[in-house]
Amino acid sequence: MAFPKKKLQGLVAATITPMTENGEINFSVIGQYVDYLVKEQGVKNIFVNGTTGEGLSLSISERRQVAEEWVTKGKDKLDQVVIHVGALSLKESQELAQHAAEIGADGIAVIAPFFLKPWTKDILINFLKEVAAAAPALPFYYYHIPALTGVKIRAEELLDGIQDKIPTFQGLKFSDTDLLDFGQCVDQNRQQQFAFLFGVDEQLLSALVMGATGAVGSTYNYLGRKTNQMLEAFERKDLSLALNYQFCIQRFINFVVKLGFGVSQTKAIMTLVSGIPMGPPRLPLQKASREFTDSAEAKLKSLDFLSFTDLKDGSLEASS
Ligand SMILES: CC(=O)N[C@H](C=O)[C@@H](O)[C@H](O)[C@H](O)CO
Ligand SMILES: CC(=O)C(=O)O
Repeated sequence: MAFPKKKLQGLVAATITPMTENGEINFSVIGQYVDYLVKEQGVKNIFVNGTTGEGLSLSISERRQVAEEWVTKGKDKLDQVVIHVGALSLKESQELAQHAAEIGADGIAVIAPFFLKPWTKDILINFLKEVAAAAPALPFYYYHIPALTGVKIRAEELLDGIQDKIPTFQGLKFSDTDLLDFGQCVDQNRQQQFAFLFGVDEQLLSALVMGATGAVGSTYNYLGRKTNQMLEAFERKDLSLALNYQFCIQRFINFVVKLGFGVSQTKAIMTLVSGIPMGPPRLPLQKASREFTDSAEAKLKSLDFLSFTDLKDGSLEASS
């Protein structure tokens, strides 16, 4: 199927859903958040209501409102707004898909249903197909995140012949560390114009080598500029500089992973770096501790991630 839209590429920030201290969605900062991503991070694509956005912890009505607010505030500023519409209920997923089309989103993404699970590739395809059909004019992306869904059907198998079943299929968001599976997705679909979006930020460079055409992730909210520098170095075939950037990003992610890193901590870091209040997460998540935020801040400072000036090669080598 031919779409008027150009292919989704480059960095895509998985948006946080800002909340007030009372746990309500704080719509009032979304306009500011869009400007921050574009101007301070050089990130012009977003992925809304996914893992980072606590999409599965929001009500259907909240998901609709959040999607609408991002599309409205992103108009003429963002390149593409992809809405995650996955849900356990096929009906809800279809409702969200149709809504995404109505509000003018640029694409929809769906995870595998993760309570009553599809056990075979064909069953999963049938589920995805029913959702995609509710938005027949929107590019469709499969969001592969086996560690969270528990659905371990390999992406490479899923992609085999997928466009025959789902004509709007346009790409894959691959949030797993299995680079054999990812590489084979790329290798076996070379003749297609699919977007191969990698979702493990600390390993993006390896995925670029395997043919990733872009990346969706939580850290692009605040490390977008650094990661863009890595992408540029990779484009110029300056692999050693690209690796310096990746290692620098890894030093930060490795540090926070050891402290315990997830959506709550992403909210705290983004608040710190952007100055925009992201608020606490919603239960079952717990707010990041003060100790976490203080340690993360010290690490960001030591890596020079809190200023927007470029790291000199020397300081890249020196920081640890
Ligand atoms: C599980 C999860 O949230 N993965 C995110 C996107 O898929 C990533 O952006 C990670 O947050 C990031 O790679 C840090 O581990
Ligand atoms: C990281 C990502 O893609 C998500 O939050 O869904």
